[in-house]
Amino acid sequence: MSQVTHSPDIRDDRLPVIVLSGFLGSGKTTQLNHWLSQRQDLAVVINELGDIGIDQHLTEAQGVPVTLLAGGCVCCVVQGSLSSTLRNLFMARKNGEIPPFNRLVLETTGAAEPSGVVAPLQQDPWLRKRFVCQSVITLVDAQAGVAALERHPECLEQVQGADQLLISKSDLCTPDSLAALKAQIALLNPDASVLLSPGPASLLDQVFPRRCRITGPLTLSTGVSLQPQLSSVSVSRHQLHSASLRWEGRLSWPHWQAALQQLGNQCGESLVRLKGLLKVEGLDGPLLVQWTGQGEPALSPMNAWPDGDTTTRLVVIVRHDNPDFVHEQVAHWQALLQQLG
Ligand SMILES: Nc1nc2c(ncn2[C@@H]2O[C@H](COP(=O)(O)OP(=O)(O)OP(=O)(O)O)[C@@H](O)[C@H]2O)c(=O)[nH]1
Repeated sequence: MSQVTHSPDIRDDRLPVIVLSGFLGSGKTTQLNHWLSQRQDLAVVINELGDIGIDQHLTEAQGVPVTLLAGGCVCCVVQGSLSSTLRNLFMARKNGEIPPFNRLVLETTGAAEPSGVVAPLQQDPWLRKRFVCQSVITLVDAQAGVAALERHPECLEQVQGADQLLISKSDLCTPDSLAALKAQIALLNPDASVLLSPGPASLLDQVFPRRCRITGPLTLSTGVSLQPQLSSVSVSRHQLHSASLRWEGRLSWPHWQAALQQLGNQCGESLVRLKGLLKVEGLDGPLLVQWTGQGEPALSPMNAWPDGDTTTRLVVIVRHDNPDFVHEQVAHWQALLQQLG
């Protein structure tokens, strides 16, 4: 168990930042919504890998400021944008333009390396005086299980970089595979405590001691050898690629199902995440599609288009050594949609 102290021990008036980490589709937005249903004192910054933001429409924030940072990871590509976003939020709060939040939750992309997210808070002198990273809370997908730790170096970085681990989707796995996952993450990060998601809102108040975390070579208990963390960072930066699609047409629900199946077949094993809002014949609102590369895509109708924009939009993320692969697949797929529509 980690040593835990509570917020009264903070001896300064800096705004605490809670970094909400976890691989693509691991349940970060689901966890965030759980907190938002109980807490009004938050501001939320959502970072998305794709250049079309979907998560801000799925965030059930009422009266809570939500800022989207799309188009890349705050741990590398849009690090500068995080700094300016935090400055803007700080000034808007100070000037009374937004509610006086006293916690900021930063939902990272599923590819982000936690220490790369925390770095700007520590390195930028202006931010360092006003914000402090209070905790890194990482979701671990039990359905994806130990296999995801073997396949995605980002998962390892996120587990290692956590103060608190939350296991999601335990309802979708067997007791044995849950036990194997718990044993594995305990080896990877023995200091972090582990809970099942949704984690309680009291986690937002917990302060964890800053620890120096391992960066050396790792071996999973399954026998799979892993590269040192720095190598895995560079691998991850070059092998997860996203492509976005906007499309004005409308299809029937069965046509969408067939089209999504086709996209899944095209991307094959490389598909890691797909999410979007689809325009469907006979529906007033969009059809929300969520796919984490396992099982069938989850389709759920929404009552209304969240922002009045009724264009179909979709983000596809793959792991592939060819950065053009995902763009080629999405372009090919868009041509198919034109034929169907
Ligand atoms: N059965 C089950 N489904 C879950 C659970 N947590 C999340 N999901 C589903 O998993 C899918 C992805 O969840 P999100 O909360 O969007 O995951 P995310 O980490 O925010 O996804 P990205 O932002 O794309 O990385 C959605 O369809 C959720 O409904 C869980 O504990 N159990």
